[in-house]
Formats: sequence, structure tokens, C-alpha cells
Amino acid sequence: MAQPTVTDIRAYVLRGGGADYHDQQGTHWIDDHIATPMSRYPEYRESRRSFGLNVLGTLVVVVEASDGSTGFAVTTGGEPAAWIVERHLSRFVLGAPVTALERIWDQMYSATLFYGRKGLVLNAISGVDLALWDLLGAVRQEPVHEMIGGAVRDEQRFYATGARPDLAVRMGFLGGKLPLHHGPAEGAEGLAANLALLADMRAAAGPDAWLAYDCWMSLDTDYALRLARGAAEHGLRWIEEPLPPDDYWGYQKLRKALPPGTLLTTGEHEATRWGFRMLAEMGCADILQPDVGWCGGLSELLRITAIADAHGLLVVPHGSSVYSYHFAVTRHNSPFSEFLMMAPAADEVVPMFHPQLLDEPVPTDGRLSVSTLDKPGFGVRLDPGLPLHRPYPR
Ligand SMILES: C[C@H](O)[C@H](O)[C@@H](O)[C@@H](O)C(=O)O
Ligand SMILES: [Mg+2]
Repeated sequence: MAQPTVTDIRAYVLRGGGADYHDQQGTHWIDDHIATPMSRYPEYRESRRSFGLNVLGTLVVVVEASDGSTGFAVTTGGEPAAWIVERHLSRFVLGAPVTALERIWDQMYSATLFYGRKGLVLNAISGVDLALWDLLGAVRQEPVHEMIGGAVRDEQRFYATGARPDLAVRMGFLGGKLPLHHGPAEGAEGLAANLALLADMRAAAGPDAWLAYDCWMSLDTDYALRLARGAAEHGLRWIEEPLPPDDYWGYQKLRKALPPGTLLTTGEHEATRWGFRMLAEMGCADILQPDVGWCGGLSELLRITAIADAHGLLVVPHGSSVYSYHFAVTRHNSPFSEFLMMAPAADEVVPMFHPQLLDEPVPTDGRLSVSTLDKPGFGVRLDPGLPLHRPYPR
């Protein structure tokens, strides 16, 4: 059956929040002395922006079809990802049927293997893949979740990531995930402060709230184990991404040594089915957390989730707004989702990719009804007032 074809693909960049949600201005919980692999250098310990966590900015991919339909997606990537889209990936998209997502994905990945595989190239591939899913939804006038098998539940529950799990619980979230503030370089004093904060949050959030620590690749196995053992009395539900993503062996060892009841999670800086196969087969985690804008897009996330399911693992994508909501509601092994509290004090619910998307749904009382996703594609629009810049027009 003849399908519309892709007639144009354009890559733009944006600064100031949105998909590159670390790109914040002024005081914000997400850049408040948070432990990272750079924390061993005192000059880079206070702020993640100081070492460039917000250096990339947002990549916006726009695609158009011969029937006049358009699709778009936003992810982290900025100008270098825009170059990859315009100067390399565009050749596999232009002229292709809007249904050719598998062939386009395989060509984008295979053609960039000599310099890609993970990281920024997979962010760019993810952006194109998500834009193509949005375009297909526009052509078919179907929401993405209906095109990938349909919802398995009527609503999605959320936990909140931010500095105030105590407030999140009162807003109806399952609980909260705190950023870890101190790593090994800050010694026993830092560890004590990490545990004291968790104890305070447990007292404030109550005995039943989920509490987790996001360690953002900042620890070593020994510190992670000491943190988890000290946190067990406060009911730490999971310890997230304590080690650098390539230390599969450390994750494997740590998972075997954690206190009973403390889960190990990771994956937001992993990419492709092969990376997640490694995590699954080496027993690195209980919950896999791919970011759909970084792991290879929705097409690859579906493949990753099948691998996880076969290993009895949950897939709870890293905070990625509508791009993961449409996925999560269709998978039995994605029973809850992350919501990043992007208000500077983490004290109110604002759209995760603010200010870039119009009609971006947000949880109410910590949950989102599938019916709020019943619009074509991913169901959001790019704010037409944004200062879009196209750095590499063809
Ligand atoms: C809160 C963490 O430090 C990161 O900023 C966060 O983006 C990510 O790790 C997450 O899981 O949300
Ligand atoms: Mg994380």
C-alpha cells in the first residue's frame, strides 16, 4: 500500500531547560552540590553546570511527509547532534515511506557504528526515531501507544525525582528519589550527611513512601555498599546508578551484596539492545532505566524491553515526558514511571520539558490517565514562540 514519504527533516537547537532539563538558570535543586564522577575535583563539586552537564542543550528534530503531515521530537543533543542529523542521518530518512522505521533505524545505527554505538550519536538517532513515530501518528491520526500494542492499564502511577520527596508524597506520588549530594571524596562526613538527609526525609515522608537515592555514576562499589547498608534502616527502596555505566562487573558484584529489600537500578546512560543485554545477562540491576531520548528511541526501547521482560526485569524509563509515557502504559513490566520535578524548589508539578512543549501532560495526584494521551503521535506541540535555531541547514 503506497504510503506518504518523508519530504524533509530539519534539526534545530534550543537552550534553557526543556529536553536538556539540566540546562537551568539560577538556583535549582537539580544543580545543588550533587555528587558526580567529577566530584573528586573540588572545583567541580558544587555545580554540575560547572563541568558542562548543560553544555549540549536541546535537539529538536522536525520531519515532514508528502501528505502534509509533520512530526517532531526533542531530546538532549544540541548543535553536535544537529550536525549528525543534518549531515549524516538525513540521507536515510528523506524519501523513505513514513512506515519505514525499522529500515531507517538499522541504517542510521549501522552507518554510524564507526563513530557512534552509544552517547551523543544514539541521542541523535533517538531524536529522529521519536520524530518519525510522531509523524506516523500524525499520518494515521493515532496516538503512539495505540500503534505499539495498546495500553495494559488505565492509568500510570509516578514517583517524583527531586529535593522534596516529603512534598511529593503529599502530592500523591508513590514517593521520591533524592539526588545524592556527597561522594567518596567527601569521606565519612559526606556519607553521614547523605544518611542524615535520608533519615530526615523518611521522618517527613512517612513510613510507607518510596525513597530512593540517585547516585549519578558518582560512587565506587565499596562506598555504594556502605551507603546502602546505612540506608537500609530508613527503608531505601533502590540505589540508582551508583557506578559509571561501563562498570558492568561492579554492578554485578554490588547487586549480590546489597541488603535484602534494597533494589539496584541503572541504565539512563546505557544505549541499545546490546548494552541492556549486557546489563540483563550480567545481573547488573533489578530495574532498567533507559532514557527513550538517549537509548535509541522508541523503536530500540521496545527491543530493550523485550530483553528485560525475558529476564524478569522491570523497565522504568528515565524521566523523558510523553516520549516514555506512551511506551510505559503499553508494557506490563513498566508499571510505574518517573516524573522529574522541574520546579526549582521541587515544590510544585510543572511540565517536565517546560518551556518547550504545548499540551504536555503532567500527573495529577501522582497519576496520569491513559485518556490524556489519546491524541495523534505523542500528543504534544512545539511552542511556536521558541527561539529555534537551525545551525546546519542543508
Ligand atoms: C537527579 C539526578 O541527579 C539527575 O539529575 C536525574 O536527571 C537523573 O539521574 C534521573 O534519574 O532523573
Ligand atoms: Mg538517575
